Amino acid sequence: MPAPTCSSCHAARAALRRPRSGQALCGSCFCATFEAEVLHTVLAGHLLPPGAVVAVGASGGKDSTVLAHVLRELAPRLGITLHLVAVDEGIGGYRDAALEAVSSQAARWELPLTIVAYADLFGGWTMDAVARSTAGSGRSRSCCTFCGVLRRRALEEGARLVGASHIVTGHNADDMAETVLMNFLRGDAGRLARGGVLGSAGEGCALPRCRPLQFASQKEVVLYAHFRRLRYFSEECVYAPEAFRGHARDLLKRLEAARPSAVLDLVHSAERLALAPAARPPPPGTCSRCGALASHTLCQACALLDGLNRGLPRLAIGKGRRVLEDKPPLSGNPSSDPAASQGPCTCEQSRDGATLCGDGGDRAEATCVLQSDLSPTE
Ligand SMILES: Nc1ncnc2c1ncn2[C@@H]1O[C@H](COP(=O)(O)OP(=O)(O)OP(=O)(O)O)[C@@H](O)[C@H]1O
Repeated sequence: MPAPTCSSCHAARAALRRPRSGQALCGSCFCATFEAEVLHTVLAGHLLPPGAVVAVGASGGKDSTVLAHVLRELAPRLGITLHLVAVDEGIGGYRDAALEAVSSQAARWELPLTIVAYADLFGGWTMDAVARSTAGSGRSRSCCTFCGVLRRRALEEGARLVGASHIVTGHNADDMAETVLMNFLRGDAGRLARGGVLGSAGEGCALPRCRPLQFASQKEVVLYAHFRRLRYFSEECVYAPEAFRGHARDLLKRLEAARPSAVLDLVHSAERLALAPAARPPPPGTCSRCGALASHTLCQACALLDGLNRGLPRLAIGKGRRVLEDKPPLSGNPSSDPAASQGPCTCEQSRDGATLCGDGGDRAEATCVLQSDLSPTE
């Protein structure tokens, strides 16, 4: 049976049915509709004002590739300028190849590109060093959580470096729905209360951030890349298979098979969730060490780095066994032996008002990270 005619231009043959509506469209009408929807998201949410200098978090993957391409198309209408910012997390055999993809995109689209590296920003720590440090501590599955926190900080630093006024990331509707599911599964009411918004207005000293693809499904992002013939890096990070997010993703796929609107329903339900004021996190302050936005005495990045530098990654993140000895901190060298030192929790973030969380037991550790500001990338 021949393909139906495009329901928009009524001239070309349809090349796809939109997953969200079933509408039959040709490739070029689909791309125009996709771009118009992103434009609407940006304008309706007042996300990027005219004159904004926008740092695009560029990973080389499909989402940020599509985001950069769409924003480049829309830039004249929005009156914004773009600057790609890529973060080199120091993941051997993975990020190097992705950065090559970003570099060639920047050259092809004539966009300025700045690369910032964890190793330079975080006292020599790369993700490979973090993974080595957490291996054997039972925390190796937390790599994505460490990386999410540090990447958020690195992106902020990179954006400041290039004089950006705003940061955008390529999180799509599926990413957002996974995050909502994860927050439900963890019972994280505080983050659910603010998880649905399109971005943050830039509380305190942080730059405003937003996710213009938040209502675009992953399938449509891939279709857009296909019809616009965009080249991107598509391998999965070597640490991703360990992440909790994978379980939320599997669950979401099954929900979507039963109910195609499940992804957008979750995104919208997060927007509409109105939680009791008591469940909302307190207004953020500033980190006592670096001055960044923080919900506690230390910001997440400083708390995590503190744990790593002391050879105690499990005290800064997730749940683990009790550590009772009190020994001095390590030198801060990523190559230090983590097993050689164990001490009290250094996160200084106890919810119950104590300066230190104490013995690093389950309650304290869960308080340190699970109730604070993890990025949706974890
Ligand atoms: N190394 C990086 N450098 C700069 N920005 C990044 C980096 N990694 C992720 N981001 C930003 O965070 C967004 C979400 O990243 P995530 O790791 O969840 O990957 P993703 O959903 O597969 O996105 P992508 O397809 O763009 O890699 C990306 O779209 C990008 O904007």
